[in-house]
Amino acid sequence: MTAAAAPASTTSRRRVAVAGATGRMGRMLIEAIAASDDLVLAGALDLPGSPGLGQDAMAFLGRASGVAITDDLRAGLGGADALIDFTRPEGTLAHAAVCADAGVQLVIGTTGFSEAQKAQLQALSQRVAMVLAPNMGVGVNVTLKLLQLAARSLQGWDIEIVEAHHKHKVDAPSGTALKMGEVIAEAQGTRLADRAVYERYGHTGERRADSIGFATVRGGDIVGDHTVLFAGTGERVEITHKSSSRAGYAEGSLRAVRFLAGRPSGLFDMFDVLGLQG
Ligand SMILES: NC(=O)C1=CN([C@@H]2O[C@H](COP(=O)(O)OP(=O)(O)OC[C@H]3O[C@@H](n4cnc5c(N)ncnc54)[C@H](OP(=O)(O)O)[C@@H]3O)[C@@H](O)[C@H]2O)C=CC1
Ligand SMILES: O=C(O)C1=N[C@H](C(=O)O)C[C@H](O)C1
Repeated sequence: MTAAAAPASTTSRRRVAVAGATGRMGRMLIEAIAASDDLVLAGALDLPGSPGLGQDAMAFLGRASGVAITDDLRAGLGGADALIDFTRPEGTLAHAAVCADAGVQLVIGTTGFSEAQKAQLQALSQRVAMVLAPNMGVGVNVTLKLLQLAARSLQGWDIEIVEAHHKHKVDAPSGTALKMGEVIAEAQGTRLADRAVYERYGHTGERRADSIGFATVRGGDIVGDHTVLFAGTGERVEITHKSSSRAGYAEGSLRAVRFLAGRPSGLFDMFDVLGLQG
């Protein structure tokens, strides 16, 4: 017989702050923290001018957390152990610099970073531990492993990545689509930068043999669909993942917060968190 695990006492819970607290993901994260036994909301951040400033961060759930949404970064970190950040690249970088000074760990879901911005995060991770992943969902990360296998076995096949998201998404292709391209290129001993084709229009000429093409769809409330097409001669393989809820992104983020406990520094991804490396 197994005994049910007792909920962690309030004092031993990991204290988590959320940036972008009124955003689509910010709210999912706050709801997931509220439902967890081992985490507690310690701070909630949003931009100056956000209509949510000053309100209780759980007001949208009809609950009182005692944590007011603030645009004061240091106050918003509220003695947190970790900050979960799903905002925009420039916001995440500003938050990460303060977190590195304050010793607050980071779970970063933001997408759309430039290579230079990724390098800045890498440098900050020498001072504080962080998980950075364009998709926190378990299913997507298992899909990445399937893509590794397919890419190794289907050398020479034409590869196209198609993604679809809601009309509010501001970056393209999605961070997940780019990660899929990177994983495939690496599995084939190449670099995505040497193979990616992001646009086609007009007289394009024939398809370049080793290219990895990207196509982007935006509309309505699509949460996130990704399909990778491996097109060979006389046959095709399609690997598809579809999200119908943001809850999986939030749950994965909380797993990342737990994974970071006790790690002083370093840059990790969801393969590390989920034990999928190798
Ligand atoms: N890794 C993953 O699993 C996932 C990643 N994402 C990524 O997370 C990010 C956020 O997505 P989503 O929640 O849908 O977006 P939203 O636009 O709904 O929310 C973004 C939040 O961040 C705030 N914000 C915007 N700019 C800044 C800034 N410069 N500094 C600080 N805060 C800022 C917004 O404030 P305001 O509303 O006042 O502008 C808002 O509260 C995107 O990059 C998206 O691609 C999304 C889902 C899953
Ligand atoms: O903006 C979104 O919504 C999403 N963004 C991430 C991405 O760019 O890959 C993850 C997910 O697809 C949802």
